Amino acid sequence: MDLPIKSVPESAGNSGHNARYFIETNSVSYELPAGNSSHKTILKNVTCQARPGELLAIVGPSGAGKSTLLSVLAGAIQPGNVSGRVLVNGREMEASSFSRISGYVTQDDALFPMLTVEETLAYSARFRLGSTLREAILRARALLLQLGLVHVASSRIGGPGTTGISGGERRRVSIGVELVHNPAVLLLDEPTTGLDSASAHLIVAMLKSMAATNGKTVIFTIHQPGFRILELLDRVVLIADGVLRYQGPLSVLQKWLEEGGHVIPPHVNVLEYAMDAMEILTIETHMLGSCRVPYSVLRENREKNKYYYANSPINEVLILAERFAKNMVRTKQVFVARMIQSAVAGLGLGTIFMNADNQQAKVGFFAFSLTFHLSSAVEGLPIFLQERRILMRETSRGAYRVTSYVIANSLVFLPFLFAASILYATPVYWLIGLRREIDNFLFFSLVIWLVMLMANAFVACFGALVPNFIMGNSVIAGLMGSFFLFSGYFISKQNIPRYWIFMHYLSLFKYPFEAFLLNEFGGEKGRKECIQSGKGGCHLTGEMLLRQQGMEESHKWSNLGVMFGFICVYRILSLVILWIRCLKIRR
Ligand SMILES: Nc1ncnc2c1ncn2[C@@H]1O[C@H](COP(=O)(O)OP(=O)(O)OP(=O)(O)O)[C@@H](O)[C@H]1O
Repeated sequence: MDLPIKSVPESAGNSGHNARYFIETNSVSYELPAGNSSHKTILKNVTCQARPGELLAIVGPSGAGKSTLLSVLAGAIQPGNVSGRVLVNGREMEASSFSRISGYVTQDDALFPMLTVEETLAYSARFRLGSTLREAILRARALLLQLGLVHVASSRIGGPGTTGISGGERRRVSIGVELVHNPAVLLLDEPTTGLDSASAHLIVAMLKSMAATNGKTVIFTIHQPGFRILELLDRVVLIADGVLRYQGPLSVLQKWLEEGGHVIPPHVNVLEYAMDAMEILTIETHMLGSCRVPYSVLRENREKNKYYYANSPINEVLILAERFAKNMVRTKQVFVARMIQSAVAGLGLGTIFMNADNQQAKVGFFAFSLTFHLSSAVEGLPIFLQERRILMRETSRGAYRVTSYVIANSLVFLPFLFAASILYATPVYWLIGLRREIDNFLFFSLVIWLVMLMANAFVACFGALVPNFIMGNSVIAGLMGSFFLFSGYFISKQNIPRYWIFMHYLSLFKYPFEAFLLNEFGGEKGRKECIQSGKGGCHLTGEMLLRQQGMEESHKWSNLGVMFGFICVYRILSLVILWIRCLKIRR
């Protein structure tokens, strides 16, 4: 990643280079979906236009409906509750194809905290442009220059609990991620919020230059622009309480106000004045009829941006796997902590159980071992939720990206959990003195690996389903608890009431537990092993134990088969859930 910055091309995107887009809303109203506690109309008959080559600001007081109007213009709102029309070059907007020629920067930044600024932009380029690593880095470098981010190129993004770049820099990275394919339309929700006036001015000046020099249609929302920002705006859309109050150039607004007898104090800018006086003003909407760009000029650009996939399925999986692995390895709480935990648990449990002369203690060890591994998988939940949030933001191609993600995610966990299982199994197995044969040791390690993968797939599935961490944590903990209860360890299968027996078969605990018992007490030698002895000799042999558990006919490899089946089922379920979530994404 150390290419010379001076070799960067000015622009390397592939979408909408010279394309020009005229976007308009026609009497658009938006009502909150039914069932919402505060059922209300947020936009009321808004008719406005955004034109190519111009910088348009949507302004208005807090809660006026600016972000809602922007998301309507971005095609991000479910059509059910929107009435009126949104047109792109005179045609009804089709959200999925519009997303390919536009970039939409929402208010909250969805970035991986552990990636550097340059990596973030380069991954975005690889996904969107299907470019090689070198091209992607060149594109990232171009954006770093354009966004003034060269000085933080190799800094991590950071986030809650981790240090990183400043808020303004993060906003610029979010803009960069959406600029990577050089979209012809750029929509930004509050790109200057939380920035000092110099940084805010820098961002708006950059947007202005993109509109003016590349003919892009640039629309952004802003609360209270300062004097210097106002000078950069071509037109404003002023809304209050969901109603359009004015649209047009600021010079016209000022003229109207002055002609209406208003005196704007020198320290107050014209927009601030108009916003303050909005309740008492009735400003006629300036409709710009003569300024409309003729559709015939724009039509030629329509066919240019066909639906396409930037990468082949294999490439997409590889890029996602690389990004996921990087993110995970750098998240110390997940990666390093898990490795240390496995090694310490292996050594710790080994030394605790090593002197137990009673074979019964081994059964206790198997049960505890599973409890430990199954319950510790929940540690991965935050990373699944973080991935899901960013994935949903990136996923304009629905099922395609989600499928690649689930495959990539599963692949990354294979070696990671394999290492963790070896770190755990090796010390614990030999310290406790389980069966000395090497194939029994290998089988034990394989069970541990599959237990980790199974628990991981289970958490991935609920990570796709649940709305947030708290809910996820409690659902997973509750289900794991019931899996232990119905495993056959606390209450044998024969004693579980018939109407609860399905839980026994669904228990993630049952199959590895049986596999452990069969590995240790199965076979010729194991069946004769004395597990519990007393005054009258041996009270419990391996064979008796297996019979007690209803396992005389069971085969240890078939238990592994069921565990593999569980892994597949939970992974497929997580895929389906993510697909369904994607259906709700319009752009
Ligand atoms: N999902 C929702 N549930 C309840 N109220 C909502 C929802 N979405 C928007 N609103 C309400 O609609 C109104 C307009 O919201 P919107 O975010 O568009 O305003 P805004 O002008 O962008 O505000 P701000 O400048 O504070 O971000 C607000 O009163 C907001 O509380």
